[in-house]
Amino acid sequence: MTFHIKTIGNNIDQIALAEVEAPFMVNEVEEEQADAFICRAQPFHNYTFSKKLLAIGRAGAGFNNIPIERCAQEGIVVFNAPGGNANAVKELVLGMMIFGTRNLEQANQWLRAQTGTDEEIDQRVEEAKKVFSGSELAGKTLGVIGLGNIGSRVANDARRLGMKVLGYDPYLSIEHAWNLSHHVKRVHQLTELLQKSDYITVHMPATPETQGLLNWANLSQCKKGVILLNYARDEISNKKDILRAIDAGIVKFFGTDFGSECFNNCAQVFLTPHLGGSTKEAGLNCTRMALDSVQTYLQTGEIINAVNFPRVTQELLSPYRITLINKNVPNVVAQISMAVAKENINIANIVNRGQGDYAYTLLDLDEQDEEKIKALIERFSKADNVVRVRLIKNKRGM
Ligand SMILES: NC(=O)c1ccc[n+]([C@@H]2O[C@H](COP(=O)([O-])OP(=O)(O)OC[C@H]3O[C@@H](n4cnc5c(N)ncnc54)[C@H](O)[C@@H]3O)[C@@H](O)[C@H]2O)c1
Ligand SMILES: O=C(O)[C@H](O)COP(=O)(O)O
Repeated sequence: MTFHIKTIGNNIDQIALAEVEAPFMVNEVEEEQADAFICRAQPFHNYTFSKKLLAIGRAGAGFNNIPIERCAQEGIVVFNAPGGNANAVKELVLGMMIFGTRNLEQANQWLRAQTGTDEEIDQRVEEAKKVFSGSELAGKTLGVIGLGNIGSRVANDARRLGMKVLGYDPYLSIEHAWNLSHHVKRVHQLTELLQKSDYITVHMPATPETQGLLNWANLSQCKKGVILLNYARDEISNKKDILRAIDAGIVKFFGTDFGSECFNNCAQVFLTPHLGGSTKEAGLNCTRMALDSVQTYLQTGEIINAVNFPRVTQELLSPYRITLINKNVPNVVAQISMAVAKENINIANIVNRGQGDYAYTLLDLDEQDEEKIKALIERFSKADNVVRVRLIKNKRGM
C-alpha cells in the first residue's frame, strides 16, 4: 500500500521531503487524492477537505491557521512540530533585545546618511555617537510571557546573559517546568511581570485569552522605556494601544514579526516579515518532525504530537488493527467490544483516549480471517458516534 503525502504551499524543506521513502510518496497525486498534507502557515479555515484526507502535518509550532476542531469532526488528525523552530525564534528574540536596546536601527540610518571623506565621517561619528548610546542586558529584568518551547529557552539564555528573569505562564507544562532554570522566577500575576520588567517578550499561542494582550490596560502598567517584543502571533498585539504606549514614552522599542501599515512611519517599531522560524535548521527540523508524525500515523495509527487528539500509542503485535475516531460520549468502548464479540473475534489489545469532543481507539484483533474483519469494519462504519474507521494490516503479524 502506498500513502500519498501532498505539500501545501511552496515553503516546505526539500531535504526533509527527499528523505521520504516507500511506502510513502510525496506530491505524486492531486490534493483531493492525498492521504496527508504537510504545510506551514498556509490558511485552511476556508478550505474544503476531501473525505480521503487522514492527517495534516504542520511543519511549525503555531496551528491557528488550521481549523483543528472541524478537522477532528471530519476525522482528520492534525500534528505540529513542537519545539522544532524554538531555537530559531529564541536566537532572533535575543538578537532583537540587543538591537532594540543599542539603538542600532537609528544609528545605521544616521551613518548611512553621512557623506564626505572617511576622515570627515569619522569626526562626525565621534561627536554624534552619544545620541545612540544604549544600555546592557546584564542586570536588567526580562519578563517572559509563555514559558513553552520558545519562552523557556529565551528565559534560560537571558539568565546566562546575566539578566533577572520573570516568567508568567498559567498553563506551564511539567515538561517545560523541568527545563526551566531554577533562577527564573515564576510570577502568578501578570501585573507583577509588567511592573518589574525592562524587557517583555511574548511566547504563547493566539487564543481568545491572549488576543490583544499587549493593550493599554497592560502596557500602561509597564516601566517607562520598556523594550517590547512580539515574535509569537500578530493577534496578541493591540496595535493602536502599542502606538499610544510609544507616544507616552512607555515603550521605547517594539520589535515584531508581523507587519501593519500603522507601524510604517514609527521609528521605534522594527518589523520583520514572520522570520522567527525561518532558518534552514528550523525548516528541516519542523518538516522532519511533521513528516515523522504523519508517517507513523498513516502506517501504524499511533498518534504522537497531535493538536486535536490525545497521544495514543500501542505496539502492533496482532494481525489486524482497527482505528476509530469517535465522539467522546459514554458507552462507546462497550459498543466497540460488543461489536467485536458479535463477530466472534478476540481483542488482543485496546486503548481508547478522549480529548474534548472526540476520542481515538486502537483496537488490535487476534484474528486472521479477513472476511470477519471486513464485517466488523462494516458494523463500525454504520455505528452512531463513529467518525472514521481505518484498517491496518500488520504484515509481520500475518
Ligand atoms: N514568529 C515565528 O516564526 C514563530 C515561530 C514559532 C512559534 N511562533 C508562535 O509562538 C508561539 C509559542 O511557540 P512555542 O513553540 O513556545 O509553543 P509552546 O506550545 O511550546 O508554548 C506556548 C506556551 O504558552 C503558554 N500559554 C498559553 N496561554 C497562555 C496565556 N494566556 N498566558 C501565558 N502563557 C500562555 C502555554 O502554557 C505554553 O507553555 C506559537 O504558538 C506560535 O504562535 C512564532
Ligand atoms: O508557528 C510557527 O511555527 C511560526 O509562526 C512559523 O511559521 P512558518 O512555518 O509559516 O514560518
